[in-house]
Amino acid sequence: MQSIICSHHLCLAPPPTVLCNRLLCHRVPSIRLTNHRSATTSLRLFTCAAASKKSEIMAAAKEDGQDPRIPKIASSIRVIPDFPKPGIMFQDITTLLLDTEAFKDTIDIFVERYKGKGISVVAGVEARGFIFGPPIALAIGAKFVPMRKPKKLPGKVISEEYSLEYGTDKIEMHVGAVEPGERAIIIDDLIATGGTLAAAIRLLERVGVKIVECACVIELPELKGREKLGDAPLFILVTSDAA
Ligand SMILES: O=P(O)(O)OC[C@H]1O[C@H](OP(=O)(O)OP(=O)(O)O)[C@H](O)[C@@H]1O
Ligand SMILES: Nc1ncnc2[nH]cnc12
Repeated sequence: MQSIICSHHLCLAPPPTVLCNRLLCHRVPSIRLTNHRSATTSLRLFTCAAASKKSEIMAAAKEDGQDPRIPKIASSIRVIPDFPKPGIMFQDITTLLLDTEAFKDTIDIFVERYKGKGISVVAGVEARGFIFGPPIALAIGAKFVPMRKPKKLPGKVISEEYSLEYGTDKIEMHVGAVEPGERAIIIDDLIATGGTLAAAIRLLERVGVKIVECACVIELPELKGREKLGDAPLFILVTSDAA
């Protein structure tokens, strides 16, 4: 097991095969309000082993022109091999949530990006989009619209099916939650195959909502999920090669 640099992690009782996430941290590109997919930003390799103290992480990030908050966010995400089934390297954001600074920085980066951009809808995908979406919605003055797993919403719904890295599923949204012409961002913790975000895009576009951007904390680029998003831009904080 590699050493885990974030002191908050010391409170955890990690399983024997917890890995330190090896992440490619993105520079934060400026928001594009046009309906074009954003190009992949330049990447910088950040290894947990190389930065044993927070000050070193910040210094390395500044030198490279990267948002200095991102390496800390990256290192707060735990990778669990073979969960929920063999072969899946599970990106566990619960350790990010335990790290108050990393969690706040994550929300702040999204808020800085979307505040004042005329966004009235933050759509969050169940379940982990429900963690990151609401604080962003409150901070930018938008409503939060939950996109739920089937048979959870009590009112009339519209639904979209999609396939996952490990299985198939469906998401639903209440009819009347959004109005045609509204401008939305879609928030989730992670994009893998892109099936979930693509279904969320289809749901919102069916009712005439403009997708300004999809935003995730983590991308698994090997799974090429962003190719499923059509013209909707994708903004991510960290890229993991542990797909
Ligand atoms: O890009 P994709 O291949 O569609 O995968 C990404 C989705 O998978 C995970 O959720 P999951 O479906 O496991 O549901 P959960 O959050 O309820 O555990 C993750 O939180 C994303 O929503
Ligand atoms: N590797 C992964 N880690 C966490 N959530 C996921 N959803 C789909 N693939 C995932």
